[in-house]
Amino acid sequence: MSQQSMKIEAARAALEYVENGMRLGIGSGSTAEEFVKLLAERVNAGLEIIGVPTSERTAKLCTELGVPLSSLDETPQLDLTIDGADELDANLSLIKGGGGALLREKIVAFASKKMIVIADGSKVVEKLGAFPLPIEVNIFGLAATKQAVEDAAGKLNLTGAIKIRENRDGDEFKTDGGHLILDASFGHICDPEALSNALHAIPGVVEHGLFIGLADVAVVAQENGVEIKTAAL
Ligand SMILES: O=C[C@H](O)[C@H](O)[C@H](O)COP(=O)(O)O
Repeated sequence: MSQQSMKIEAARAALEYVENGMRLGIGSGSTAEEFVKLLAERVNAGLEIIGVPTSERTAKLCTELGVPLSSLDETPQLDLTIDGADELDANLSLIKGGGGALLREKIVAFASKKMIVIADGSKVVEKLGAFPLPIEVNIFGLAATKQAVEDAAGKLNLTGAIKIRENRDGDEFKTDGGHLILDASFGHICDPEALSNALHAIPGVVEHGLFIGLADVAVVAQENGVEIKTAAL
């Protein structure tokens, strides 16, 4: 099965968790987009949900396909969020933000009673960190913030390149919130919680892509079928 087919299978299996009348957080990225397409089919067949998108891109796709949307201001409490991930471990700790949507994704997941992660098997890791950790930062004081991130990580014995994310045309990548992203290639992160706390202590850091204690269930599509994971701890 291709990786694309696995994304579709994970999205299809996650759709089973969606019930009529739900207030639904809708994730971002290629796996979440497969979910949106399947969700739209169900909506057009009569399923009634209201969605809160986690990015402008997801909002556009939902609108094009007829998925009704609300905002988190109008609908501040959600029943379920379904979203992709760049990496997930056995505790269902995640790295997210490969597409730069981590801030809105985290706000939406936090506002939800439950979060389900959808992924193909390649996203499952023993230790987080092979995927560079996205860190969303304010433009003001960028060099100082980058230095502070390096110092904080160094105290946790995490070293490695920290790069300012660029678009394909070489310009700085800007998030939906108008911030920049630092991609930190720390390698294996032995203590994600300690790193999360250290990053949150830096004023220029808006948010980071470590999602700890947010995901309740992971729907992971493997070659031989879909596996439902719950946190090991
Ligand atoms: O910012 C992007 C999001 O966190 C995505 O959910 C994540 O990057 C996974 O995306 P994909 O399903 O395309 O691998």
